[in-house]
Amino acid sequence: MTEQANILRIATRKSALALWQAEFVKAELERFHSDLTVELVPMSTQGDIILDTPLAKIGGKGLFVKELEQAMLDGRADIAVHSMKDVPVEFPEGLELNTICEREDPRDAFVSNKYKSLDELPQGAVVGTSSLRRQCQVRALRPDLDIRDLRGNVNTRLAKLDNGDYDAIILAAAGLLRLEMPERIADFIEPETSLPANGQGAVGIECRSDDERVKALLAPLEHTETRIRVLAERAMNRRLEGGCQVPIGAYALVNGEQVHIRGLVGAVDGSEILRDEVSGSVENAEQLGVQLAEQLLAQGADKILAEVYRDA
Ligand SMILES: NCc1[nH]cc(CCC(=O)O)c1CC(=O)O
Repeated sequence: MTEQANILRIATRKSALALWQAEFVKAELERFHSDLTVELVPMSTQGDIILDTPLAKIGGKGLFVKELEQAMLDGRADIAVHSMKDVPVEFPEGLELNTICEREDPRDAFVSNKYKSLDELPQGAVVGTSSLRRQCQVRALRPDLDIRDLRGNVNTRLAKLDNGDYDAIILAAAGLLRLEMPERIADFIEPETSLPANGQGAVGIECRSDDERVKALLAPLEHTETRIRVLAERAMNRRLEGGCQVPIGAYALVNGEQVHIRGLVGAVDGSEILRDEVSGSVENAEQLGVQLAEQLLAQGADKILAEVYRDA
């Protein structure tokens, strides 16, 4: 074997969470393949650079992944490690989503220095979130709250909370758990209250479609149950033609040979929320996701989403 064959390069964003996830994949790869050297190639993406505009207004899918994908296509890197939540449903020619690793806690987290839960917040309290999905669900539950946009990586968002700009913020629990800040989580928000985004809490690995060497190296990192859940959730999103910045929630659970998927599409102001669910065999996980999307469309999801895109 040549020396080069034993090196694998990971393209990654530079945020603390992205670097944690890349380091995690590096450690896993080196654990399974003792003769392999894994190197990180950190880079900035458009999503990291444009920080002053609400994500929903920048538009364009894959804001956080394009630069990483170009690096793989150019051969500057072999794989990219993503939060599945941020990965667009389609892939560029020559690249594929190869591996889905075991899921961390998929729930949203309530974070506050003053209050213990959403229920405890006083009337008019200021709540920060950048996600339309969280916004619409929190608004539906607590129309009295003052919900404001919150951008930046996990540490930036926490700094804005500590600075007193917000009474509480909502983040993915997975990010706080990975960055070893469990004490920051005042309350886990159950999926009944805030249905998570498709893929939330799962890490995915993208590589070149024709790279058999890399695919063989990645094989032991695959987690079958997480794959079934995340593919079902993504299939629902794909059928709704929703990117990651839409008021759509999708959450699947596997129980033995059965998969159960819950879906939600909401108006940003929380005035209308459509919910539905489907169950069936894990073998049909993706078709079930599509079926769930069609049930939501039949309820009028297309009209709600058309309004979201018009206002963005
Ligand atoms: N949209 C940014 C993003 N992408 C993934 C996570 C958290 C970790 C995960 O879902 O795997 C976050 C932060 C957040 O939503 O609070």
